[in-house]
Amino acid sequence: MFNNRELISQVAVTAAQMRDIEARIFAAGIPVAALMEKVAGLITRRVEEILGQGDKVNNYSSPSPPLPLSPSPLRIGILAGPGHNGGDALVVARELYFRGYEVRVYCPIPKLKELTSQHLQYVRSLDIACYESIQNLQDCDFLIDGLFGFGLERDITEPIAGAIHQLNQWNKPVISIDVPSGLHTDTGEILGVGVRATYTLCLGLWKLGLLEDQALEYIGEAELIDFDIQYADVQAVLGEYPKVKRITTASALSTLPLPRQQVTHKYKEGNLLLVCGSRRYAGAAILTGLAARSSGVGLLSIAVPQSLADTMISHLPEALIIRCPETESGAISQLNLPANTDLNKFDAIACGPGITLDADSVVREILDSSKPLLLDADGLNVLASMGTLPTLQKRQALTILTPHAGEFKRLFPDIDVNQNKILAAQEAAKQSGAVVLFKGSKTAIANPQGWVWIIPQSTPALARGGSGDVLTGLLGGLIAQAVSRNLSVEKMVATAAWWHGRAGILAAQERTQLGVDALTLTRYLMPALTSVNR
Ligand SMILES: NC(=O)C1=CN([C@@H]2O[C@H](COP(=O)(O)OP(=O)(O)OC[C@H]3O[C@@H](n4cnc5c(N)ncnc54)[C@H](O)[C@@H]3O)[C@@H](O)[C@H]2O)[C@@H](O)CC1
Ligand SMILES: [K+]
Repeated sequence: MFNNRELISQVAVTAAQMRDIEARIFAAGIPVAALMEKVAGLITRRVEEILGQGDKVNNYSSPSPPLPLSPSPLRIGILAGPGHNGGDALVVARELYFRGYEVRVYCPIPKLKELTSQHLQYVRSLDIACYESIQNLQDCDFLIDGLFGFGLERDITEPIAGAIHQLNQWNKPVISIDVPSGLHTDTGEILGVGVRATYTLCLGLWKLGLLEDQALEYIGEAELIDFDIQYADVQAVLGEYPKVKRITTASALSTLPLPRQQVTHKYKEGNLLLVCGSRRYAGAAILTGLAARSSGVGLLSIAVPQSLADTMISHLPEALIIRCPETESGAISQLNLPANTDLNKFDAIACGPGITLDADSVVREILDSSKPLLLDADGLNVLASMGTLPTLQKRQALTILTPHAGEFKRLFPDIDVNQNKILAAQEAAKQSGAVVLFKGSKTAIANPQGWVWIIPQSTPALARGGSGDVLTGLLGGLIAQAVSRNLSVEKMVATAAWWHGRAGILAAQERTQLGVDALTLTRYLMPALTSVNR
């Protein structure tokens, strides 16, 4: 269904996997030096494009330092380390020099790999200035970081650590080759100190560390430089179906919008029960309902405390609003399903936004159902108080959990969430048998079989009250449709998370990051799909 280049952009690898893939390519016959020339040529081309768009970059809304608008030739500082990341950087130095830029090289380590050493020798022969002190690059307009790539093995020490500190303080635009130097390729952890890049040009295949939240403040704008690795080589190392996948626009749009048969009826298009809201959090129920509506679900029932029912009808006239008895605090005290309806009539249930902890008896009742169940917010907190693992072990049907970091810690106190989010989500899914959507800047979705989907793009605009309610409604609606059509639920969870993120990005582009309140977000769900280039 996807072409090879698209498949390449969907995978993410560790340093060891990248090494194994490269080893296959080299063993097949391409000389190491030839590949370095090719890769560095592609980097040079992209660097020139970036340098040429100073105005555009200066208008970019990220906190990255602006590109200088000084008259050409720009003065470019190249940081070259001892390995092939340094080799790439030195080839780029040479090419930029030939294109008329003023180039200076910082090469602090005397012992270089053979190929890197040869490139340094040639760069020196061209009279390009090479220095052992980073200070000599201070008045450069732009810096290219080729100190370390996926070969970084241990903490960076002096004198390079001090040089990176200096570089970060200059607050100049920096392009990192492959990964920002100092960033652990697999985990995104910083080994001692890390270059804070404006751009990261990741080479060949996405590295897992770039997809971790903790890497975000170092990588700037990250993009893939595709140098034609063959997908068969990736499969030879990662397996036929790689376990960690990035959700790209193409992969999301292969599912969305869900196609409908010409001859169908509402019962075939997903039957969702939402359980949400309380007198204190009426808005959560409205937002969840509006987002579920946007999913295109065939039938939508929403159980709310009776005092909210009329408000809900005014916002969602098409939904069946179920008036439930409520506690003194205004939480749902028990489900009051219509006659002839029980929980097992629904394709999926989504429960949690705004219910408060006082609705715990309802959460317990829903957990007993034999239908796919999504829990969010206080639904998760009730589950945590019951004991996540023993409670979920009793469920026959699929459970989907959508915690943020705080909820995750309560649900899975034995799993360390601070280091590696992808592994944490994988472990939580394995232990609990649930699909776990771990929210964050880079949301990760894991299933119990060890598959992980990562949403690579997001926006801080979504860090706002109510945005999680929107996700729950959208997810609930899509899961109900996936169940009614026998589609993969976990893939649909990942697709929903991509859709939610895309709506946030589009809304932020049109309204700034401050303009993405949760109600606005629900209104961008449809445009998020119709605006993408197919
Ligand atoms: N071989 C090729 O032609 C290709 C190479 N590529 C580049 O090669 C890079 C990987 O090259 P390498 O395997 O040489 O690794 P690196 O260039 O990342 O660095 C490894 C070198 O740094 C040293 N080192 C590791 N940690 C250190 C520390 N904390 N302090 C001081 N020295 C340290 C190692 O002993 C080794 O000499 C990629 O990131 C990429 O930039 C890619 O462009 C793909 C093609
Ligand atoms: K680098």
